[in-house]
Amino acid sequence: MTILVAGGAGYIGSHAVRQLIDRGERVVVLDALLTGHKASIPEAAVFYEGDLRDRELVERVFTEEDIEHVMMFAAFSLVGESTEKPLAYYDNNVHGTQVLLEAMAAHGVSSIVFSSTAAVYGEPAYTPIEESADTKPESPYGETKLAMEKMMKWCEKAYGIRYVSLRYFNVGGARENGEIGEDHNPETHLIPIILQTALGQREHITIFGEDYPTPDGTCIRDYVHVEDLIEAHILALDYLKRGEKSNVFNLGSSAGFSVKQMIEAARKITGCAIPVRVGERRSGDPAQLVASSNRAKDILGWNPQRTTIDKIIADAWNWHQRSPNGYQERVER
Ligand SMILES: NC(=O)c1ccc[n+]([C@@H]2O[C@H](COP(=O)([O-])OP(=O)(O)OC[C@H]3O[C@@H](n4cnc5c(N)ncnc54)[C@H](O)[C@@H]3O)[C@@H](O)[C@H]2O)c1
Ligand SMILES: O=c1ccn([C@@H]2O[C@H](COP(=O)(O)OP(=O)(O)O[C@H]3O[C@H](CO)[C@@H](O)[C@H](O)[C@H]3O)[C@@H](O)[C@H]2O)c(=O)[nH]1
Repeated sequence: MTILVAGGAGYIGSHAVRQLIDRGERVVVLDALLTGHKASIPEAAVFYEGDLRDRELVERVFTEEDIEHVMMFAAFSLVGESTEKPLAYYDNNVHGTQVLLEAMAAHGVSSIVFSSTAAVYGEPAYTPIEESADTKPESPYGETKLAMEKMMKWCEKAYGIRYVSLRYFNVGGARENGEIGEDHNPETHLIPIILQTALGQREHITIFGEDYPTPDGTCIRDYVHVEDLIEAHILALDYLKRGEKSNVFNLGSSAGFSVKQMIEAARKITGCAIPVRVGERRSGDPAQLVASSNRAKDILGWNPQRTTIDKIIADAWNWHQRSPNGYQERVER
């Protein structure tokens, strides 16, 4: 059995590739290296470098490889950037998913585990957010992810493609041995920016607003360890293999941490000062996003063991110390 991992050279996808290989699965990675890294892909995976929007290439992958299941990570995924380049987000995210689903339908591949996001909810009416909450995205990014979820819903009716859509909250951490981790350029995510500041690669971190209606005035997010997140993908794959029906699950910790709390935790773990400045709010940022992940626990049997702030930051710190310039200095496969 072969699993296609679309976007498997990216931060989260590369962790999926490793865990699937650890489990003895045959893995094919399709990635255009738009934001991912060839050096993150292990020898044991078959790698096709190319774009999901390239119909001929995607058709070739499905013809040459015995694909039975798909994990779909490939997307543009920055809330702020999406407000500046909405059409690029529609093109890559919606069109890319369309081409993938066309190939799945044509080749009779009938299950997909899909990366969705808390951004589909927009500013929540209540927390913790349950899957039944209203979906009112406040960014083009969230809109495209919701459109992708809806596309899968209609493809299930028309072509019998069952899906599990996993709505991640904020993903952090790295593989425990530090061989892979988060490396975006430019980096926009909170945890790597905090740790780059700890390493002295940045003079300070700017807190985007301290006038939010939260106890310390900074935004609250729900952080999940990337390795726990991938375990949920594997449980979702098993769920689909058992023939269960399509479903949507939140993946978070059910606990919220403010930006200031994250910086304080990182100071404790790294022993570094981590200078801070306070800046303006970043557009599109809800004050608070915290998940209820009870559905994933009850139905998938998800039991996240590494999802504490200390463990997430410690594993990310291990990666950043081992690879201060990310994959830049790595030998390519
Ligand atoms: N990082 C988070 O906190 C977070 C939270 C919620 C959801 N997500 C979702 O998880 C997924 C992975 O996120 P990530 O942080 O690993 O991002 P990433 O940018 O590190 O990885 C995305 C990968 O997909 C590839 N890709 C993008 N478009 C492609 C295309 N058209 N064809 C082929 N390859 C393409 C990129 O080259 C990259 O390797 C995304 O779909 C994102 O929306 C991430
Ligand atoms: O230099 C920085 C970077 C971030 N933040 C704040 O830190 C929080 C977390 O920001 P970031 O790490 O950029 O994540 P989000 O914007 O919350 O988005 C992530 O989490 C979402 C789900 O909650 C996903 O949909 C997105 O793909 C993923 O990038 C936010 O309040 C930011 O305003 C700062 O104050 N300073």
